[in-house]
Amino acid sequence: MNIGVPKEIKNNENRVAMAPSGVLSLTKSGHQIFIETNAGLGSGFTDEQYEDAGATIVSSAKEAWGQDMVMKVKEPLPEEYDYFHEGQILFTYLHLAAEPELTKELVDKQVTAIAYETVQLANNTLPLLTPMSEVAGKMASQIGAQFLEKTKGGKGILLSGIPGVRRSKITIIGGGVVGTNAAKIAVGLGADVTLIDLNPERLRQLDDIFGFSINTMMSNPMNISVALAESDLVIGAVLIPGAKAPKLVTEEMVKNMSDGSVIVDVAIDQGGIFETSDHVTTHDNPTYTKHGVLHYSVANMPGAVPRTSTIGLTNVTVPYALQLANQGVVAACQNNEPLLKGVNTWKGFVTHSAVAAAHGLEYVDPHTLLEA
Ligand SMILES: NC(=O)C1=CN([C@@H]2O[C@H](COP(=O)(O)OP(=O)(O)OC[C@H]3O[C@@H](n4cnc5c(N)ncnc54)[C@H](O)[C@@H]3O)[C@@H](O)[C@H]2O)C=CC1
Ligand SMILES: CC(=O)C(=O)O
Repeated sequence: MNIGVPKEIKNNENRVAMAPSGVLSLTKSGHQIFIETNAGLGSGFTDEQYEDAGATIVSSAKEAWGQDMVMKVKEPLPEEYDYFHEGQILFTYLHLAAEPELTKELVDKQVTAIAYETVQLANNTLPLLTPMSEVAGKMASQIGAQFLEKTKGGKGILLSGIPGVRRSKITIIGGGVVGTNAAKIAVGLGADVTLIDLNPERLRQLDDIFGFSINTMMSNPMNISVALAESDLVIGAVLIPGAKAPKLVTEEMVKNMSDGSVIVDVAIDQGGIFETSDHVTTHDNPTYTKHGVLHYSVANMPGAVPRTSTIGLTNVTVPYALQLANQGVVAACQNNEPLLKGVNTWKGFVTHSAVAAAHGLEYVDPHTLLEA
């Protein structure tokens, strides 16, 4: 199969869909990889390194997009929609529940769009989201610490406190991959950490992992409200796979936080969990203030640490890319139910139930299309 890798064009998105190690794995299996020139530079990979691994360097995005399968990192932006065509396989993060126009384009142009973030194993974990959630979770606490500094607009406090001065309070809503990794860094930085989740079993696991170094709380409006009123930093880390994020934090709760507190809404890629995180921000201009509280809502946080992130992403996506390239999309999905769960649009239909529900569109079970 011919596979194209365009250069990412989102603000400060320095990742690329594939490190040279991934190119080598695919070319060794007989596939041809077309990398847009300089696509890897932001992650520290040169065109020469890709050529050494067997790739062909192409000079335009159009050539990279013109292949049987296109692998990317972020969802296509409107200036890329013209490259879509019937039967094209697009394998990337899509977050379609928060992207009505992109969903419509993919359906209308009959693209087979496979979203990394909804490939789901039988134990409900999301293997192609996990490494980027590990990165974003770890970054969330670092970023929170940074924006709590006075010169960055925060209230001017140190997460760990000092002898005689209290530690900062951090509340993390959602105790999955992002939440756990945010907690690891927050605990390491000496903060007083509370993790909130809806799943009692997950709260037990978190208690086993962290012992007495964190507090755990059941997710409900009362607990969230109480925890937020006392928090210096709140991290949004909830996910219902494929669906728009639930708005668990009301505007009133944010108003009750003290001035100079910080919100990092990692779940913004699925629409965000704060009523006040009503728009996505960029690495160039990452925060805005509402009710005296700094909001950070960058939807491509791992783009700031592209070397780590590109290698982490390649590690998990390439085995699936190999299956798609070796077997074709139908056989690969027949043989791999987790991959089928990643198929969000196919043959002009929305094939993920949560995406269809988010936009009020008809849902077609992808199993029925496998037979057709
Ligand atoms: N902004 C960015 O750059 C990035 C954003 N993300 C996003 O971060 C979000 C979280 O991802 P993961 O941690 O990997 O998901 P995950 O599936 O590992 O964890 C989600 C957690 O939310 C919990 N949850 C569900 N409903 C809840 C509720 N009502 N109250 C409290 N907890 C609830 C679940 O029990 C689960 O523990 C996703 O939207 C993901 O796409 C991930 C990486 C980068
Ligand atoms: C998960 C995601 O959207 C990202 O890594 O940018």
